[in-house]
Amino acid sequence: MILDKETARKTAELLLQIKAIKLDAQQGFKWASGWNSPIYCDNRIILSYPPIRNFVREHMARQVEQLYGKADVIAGVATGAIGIGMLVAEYLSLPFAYVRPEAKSHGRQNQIEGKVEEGQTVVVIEDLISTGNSSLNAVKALQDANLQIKGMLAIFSYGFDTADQNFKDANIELHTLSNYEYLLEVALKTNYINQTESELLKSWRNDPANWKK
Ligand SMILES: O=P(O)(O)OC[C@H]1O[C@H](OP(=O)(O)OP(=O)(O)O)[C@H](O)[C@@H]1O
Ligand SMILES: O=C(O)c1cc(=O)[nH]c(=O)[nH]1
Repeated sequence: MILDKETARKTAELLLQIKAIKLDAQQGFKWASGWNSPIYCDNRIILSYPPIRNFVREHMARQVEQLYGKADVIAGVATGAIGIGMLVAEYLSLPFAYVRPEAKSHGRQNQIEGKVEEGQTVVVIEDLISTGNSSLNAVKALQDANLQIKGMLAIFSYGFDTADQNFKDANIELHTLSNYEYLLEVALKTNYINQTESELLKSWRNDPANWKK
């Protein structure tokens, strides 16, 4: 869900400005889910641009406060949301932890890194939602550690029905700064994409699991 339309438009504009949005309709990109896609949103690039990362940090932190008040801990989903999650935690003067996709096989064999205690409330920060599986895998690890999830905030979501259903089934509230609709709207308006590309990106989204299969 989008909390603020202006932030959604501005975030899309900034992602396009730093060329975090990559298009390749020929070869495509392989996603974490195994799906192929003509588009890739590389939010990791945000960290390399101080003004953009400040915008994202401030708007995410403000939305966390607006939605959930003060949580005990901010947790980032590794690796994409370690940096941005830490910036949000710093802005809010809150403890930070991050969650690996799986427990380490050596060392302390942790999946959750950082200090957390049973019963603490957590807001989870994610960089990007496609199917939602990575995010919800992190949520499960936190819940297994007896932490209470207040909700999740991500920078961007493609807004797939699959993801909506996955979050609903897990009973986890999801908000994002921006999403695919705003991205396409701004990309077309600023000539980042042309009408043909816009049509392709719209039709791809109707059946993303089967593109170039
Ligand atoms: O919603 P999903 O279908 O799970 O896909 C989204 C996930 O994919 C990316 O992570 P990736 O696995 O590429 O690893 P990284 O964060 O370490 O770059 C991204 O950071 C999300 O965590
Ligand atoms: O699903 C993914 O793996 C994925 C998609 C995308 O656009 N960006 C990203 O970082 N991961």
